[in-house]
Amino acid sequence: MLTVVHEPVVVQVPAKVNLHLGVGDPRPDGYHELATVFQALSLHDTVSVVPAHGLEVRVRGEGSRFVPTDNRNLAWRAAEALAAHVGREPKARITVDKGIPVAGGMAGGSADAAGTLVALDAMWGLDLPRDDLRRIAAGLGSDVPFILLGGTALGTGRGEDLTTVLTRNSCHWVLAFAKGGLSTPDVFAELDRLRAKGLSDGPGDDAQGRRQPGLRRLGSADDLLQALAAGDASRLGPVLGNDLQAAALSLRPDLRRTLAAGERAGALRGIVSGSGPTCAFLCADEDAALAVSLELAGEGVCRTVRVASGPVPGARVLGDDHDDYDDPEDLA
Ligand SMILES: C[C@@](CO)(OP(=O)(O)O)[C@H](O)COP(=O)(O)OP(=O)(O)OC[C@H]1O[C@@H](n2ccc(N)nc2=O)[C@H](O)[C@@H]1O
Ligand SMILES: Nc1ncnc2c1ncn2[C@@H]1O[C@H](COP(=O)(O)OP(=O)(O)O)[C@@H](O)[C@H]1O
Repeated sequence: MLTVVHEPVVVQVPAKVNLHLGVGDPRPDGYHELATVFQALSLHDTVSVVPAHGLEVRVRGEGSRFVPTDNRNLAWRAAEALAAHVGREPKARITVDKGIPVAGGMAGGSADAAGTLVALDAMWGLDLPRDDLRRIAAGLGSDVPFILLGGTALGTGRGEDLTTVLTRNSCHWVLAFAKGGLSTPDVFAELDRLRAKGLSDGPGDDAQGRRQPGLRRLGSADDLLQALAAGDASRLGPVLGNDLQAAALSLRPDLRRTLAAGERAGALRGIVSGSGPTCAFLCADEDAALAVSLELAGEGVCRTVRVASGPVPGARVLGDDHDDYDDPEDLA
């Protein structure tokens, strides 16, 4: 009997951090209008696909025990959405190797969805226009289109309408992974709750009733865009901003200690990444990032510390493996 060995198509997908995350009021559809500047970072998941008789998802690595492997997994949903788009059965074995923290505000699930779209597009020989992939991506989650695109981009709508932003020089980051995660809908709901208490333009109370600053809404991203164009990290630090940070800190007050420790260790600025609880620290250069990471790791204020830089490309096939195997009739 002939045994066909299939080389996997392997796609590398980046995490993201929001350099600016302005959150508007909730819309009738439950989403919030955003004005955000995403940056793709050199912290990756990889998504590998091979043909199979049905659909199967395996997850390994960072936080994998918290990730479902059934139709709740965004990679699974991406496979079904792509297959439906082209009118075929979603038959593939998808293996996700996680480096991006789960429920960490770094778009790990979105990365796996974007990676699956690119991997299956290659494996099934579809060669779909990028615009088709982008529309399918937007149906899977607000962050998925950005992970396809990568680089640095301004996102509006619920984050899916993207314009590439020109940047000079790399940004050097230290990432502090937290114990546990935060649910994105819970963080948006907490922001609505804090704002509904009439505290939208001044100091507010956190979940325990303690006074806290930071509910003032972010202004435009113009200063940030100028600092990115100038490529000057010291100008960038002061203009980083995240409207969700007050809500994340309200749900996880312990993150204040993490943010303070990173800045004490020499970071130009620490912010909560997206909906958190990962904290991202902008550093002056690669050496500074290494020094901050070593000091932060010794402070006991987070689970794990990583160094990363950005911007990096979006989801992309590694090598030319997808050209190496036949589309097997026996699995059609
Ligand atoms: C907050 C951000 C910032 O980039 O990412 P994370 O930090 O969680 O990774 C994103 O807006 C998250 O994007 P994503 O994780 O794709 O969220 P989705 O699946 O589209 O939505 C999950 C839920 O988040 C809330 N949501 C999301 C996006 C948005 N613009 N408004 C919202 O209110 C809604 O409650 C929605 O039901
Ligand atoms: N492939 C996946 N990787 C991680 N989480 C996933 C995945 N698919 C579904 N999820 C679910 O999505 C939730 C949010 O995960 P993630 O995308 O990592 O976080 P965030 O939205 O904070 O960036 C997780 O708690 C998990 O249950």
